[in-house]
Amino acid sequence: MANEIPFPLYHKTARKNTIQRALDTTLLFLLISLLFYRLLSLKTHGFVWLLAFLCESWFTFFWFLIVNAKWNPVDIKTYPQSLEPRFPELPAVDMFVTTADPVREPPIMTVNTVLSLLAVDYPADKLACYVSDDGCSALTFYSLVESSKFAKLWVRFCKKYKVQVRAPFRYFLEDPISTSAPNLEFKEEWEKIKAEYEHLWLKIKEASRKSAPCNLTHDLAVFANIETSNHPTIIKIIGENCEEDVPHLVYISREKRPKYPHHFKAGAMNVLSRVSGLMTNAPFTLNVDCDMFVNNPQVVREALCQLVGRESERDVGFIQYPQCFYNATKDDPYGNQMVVLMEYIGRGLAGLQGPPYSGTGCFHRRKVIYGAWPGNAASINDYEAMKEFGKSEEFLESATHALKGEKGIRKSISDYLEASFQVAACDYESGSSWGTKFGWIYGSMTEDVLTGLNIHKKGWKSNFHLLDPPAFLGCAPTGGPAAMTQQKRWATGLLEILVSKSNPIVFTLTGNLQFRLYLFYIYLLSWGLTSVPELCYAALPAYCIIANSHFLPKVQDPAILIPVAIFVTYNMLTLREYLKVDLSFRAWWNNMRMARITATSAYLFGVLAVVLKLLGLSDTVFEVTQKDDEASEDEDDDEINGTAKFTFDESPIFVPGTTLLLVHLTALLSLCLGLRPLVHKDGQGSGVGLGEVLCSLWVVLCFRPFMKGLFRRGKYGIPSSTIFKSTSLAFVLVCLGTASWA
Ligand SMILES: O=c1ccn([C@@H]2O[C@H](COP(=O)(O)OP(=O)(O)O[C@H]3O[C@H](CO)[C@@H](O)[C@H](O)[C@H]3O)[C@@H](O)[C@H]2O)c(=O)[nH]1
Ligand SMILES: [Mn+2]
Repeated sequence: MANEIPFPLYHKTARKNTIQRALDTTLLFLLISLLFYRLLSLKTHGFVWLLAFLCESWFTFFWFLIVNAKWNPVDIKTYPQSLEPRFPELPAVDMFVTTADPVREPPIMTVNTVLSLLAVDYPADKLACYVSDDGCSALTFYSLVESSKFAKLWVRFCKKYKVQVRAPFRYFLEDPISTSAPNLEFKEEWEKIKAEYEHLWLKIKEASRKSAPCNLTHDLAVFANIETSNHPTIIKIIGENCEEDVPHLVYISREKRPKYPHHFKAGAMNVLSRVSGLMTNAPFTLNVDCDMFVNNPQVVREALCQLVGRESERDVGFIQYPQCFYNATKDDPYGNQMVVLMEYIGRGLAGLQGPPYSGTGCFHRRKVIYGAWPGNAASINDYEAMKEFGKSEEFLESATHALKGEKGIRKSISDYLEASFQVAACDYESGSSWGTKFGWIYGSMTEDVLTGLNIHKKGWKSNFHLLDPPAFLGCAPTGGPAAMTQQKRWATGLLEILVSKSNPIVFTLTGNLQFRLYLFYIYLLSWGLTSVPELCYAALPAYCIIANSHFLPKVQDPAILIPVAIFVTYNMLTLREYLKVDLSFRAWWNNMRMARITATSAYLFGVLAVVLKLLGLSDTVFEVTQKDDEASEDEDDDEINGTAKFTFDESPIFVPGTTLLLVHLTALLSLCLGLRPLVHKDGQGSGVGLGEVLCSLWVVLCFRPFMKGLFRRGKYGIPSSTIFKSTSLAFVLVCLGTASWA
């Protein structure tokens, strides 16, 4: 009946972006002109010209792909107030949280994420929260048990007073009592809840200080003598929603054995899908990383508006919310807050088939996870081989219900415990299609993008939904090493997809992937590859100075206007994008220079990791990002001033950047000392031009954090071993450069 009501629960409207399109195309036109100019004059110039041409061809191609992604931005408007009138019986939603390491991911963080999910503005009996712990940590389990006691008070309090931020560690940062004059009852309750939370916080803090959170007896006995990478399944129902107004809470630590690859987060997500399929089998799922709490309690209703409703809305497979961060350092010094990326590319993709799946803050249709195709339930009959789902009869039954959109008869969740242990075992997937045809797909460190691509290939759409206030807030890596590790993993994972046996470039053209989204995937998957042209191009000016050559037209050549125009347009255009979303000039600059730094270091190592994997020399590993506990406790003055110092460690990842900088410094120094002929002494074609010198200065400016790092000590300084390696490398490179001159 509900299907017959004509008005939709959400609207997509195109955004006007004439100026942006004009600027974007101007730049594209200029880039192409430069390529033509290079081609026409290739004969009179040597190797340097050719290298510049190759790099610029790649940049032009990339720019075309970016323009394609940004071209059709949309706004999404939802009508959550109409949801209940149309669907008096709201659908159930299963919520997944993954955590993997109690040290890098402090349990108090996971607890806050879980509390925010439990307190979301939605009927509690329709929700269930499943926590996967790949760390198999007694501390995490203990923290969850303790917090489930607090959850009863917390959920009631949030719903009664319509609290916005439902993660207590953020909520209690502000004091509503001193800022406004609320009623007495609120004041009393607020103080009581705050004290309760502080008590919980203390208990967890205390427990994390000890080697074991408390005596490993009773419920904790199973954790005694456990090895993180070799242990049986542990599943505990921490809270069962019976008479309380709190959703179910289930703890899962899947079985791990050294013999069986566990596939990192993708493996964990598949276990979560199966256990929840048995226990509650909600038609929709939400998954977040352990550091990502609900910041907008309406988010479930908001997402459902896009998932239920008219027939035409039913081919939306998942709703992706942007990654926003609560610990965002002012002006984005590590260039990883991705605000502009979300605003322009995210919105643009929502105007196409939809954004990629980015791993957290995403609502899926359960049947999409099970590999269903868009369209009607009819396609279920295509599932001739139900054994693809694995050997559990009970799971098969639940999956059939999910695929057909039926509810089935539900027992109490504890009745499914035994079957849950079966589907969480590490040999369960043997002979099944989990991780290959459906579920979270294995084989990439960015399992999210691979999984999303697999869904898009079937023709499912997705939506990108920017909410105000933001739907979820997570924790962005701070500091050089953590930021680089994350970017390296992304570059690795994306390249792994590019070179995988189902190489999307070849195979997706035949599928149901929209051509323009296909172009976007090519862009995304090649992120790591940009490192090569970026590094070559960044080295060119220094090479030219040292080898007494030039890669840009001379100042007196009118053709110099093309690269100048490119430089000006590109910077204006990107700056405009930042200013338009209320970001500062400084944030723009930080992102520009971090893009250069990341490309020439983290991405380069991503490429290396994939090459080593292809050669069979080493396998790729998911390195979990270090998350800072609470708001960083030891904030130093610099961070408050918004000029956070870049941090370094011994990792080789900092070698290319340091080398590049040293080479440029050497080149510039040799100019100053007059060792190199300055600006075309001979008045002829050869000799260093002004362009090369300015470019070299620009590179040094981009690598200023490294420059400072050369002179600083401790975590703010580049370790002397790195400086030593880089100096040796730079020496060799400079010698090679001078050799070609002599
Ligand atoms: O073996 C593992 C490794 C990781 N995780 C979880 O995966 C999530 C993401 O890990 P994190 O270290 O925070 O990586 P990020 O780079 O911050 O994550 C981004 O990138 C990942 C892909 O590289 C996506 O999976 C994430 O959703 C996305 O937020 C966390 O909840 C982890 O607990 C596991 O459950 N098992
Ligand atoms: Mn993360």
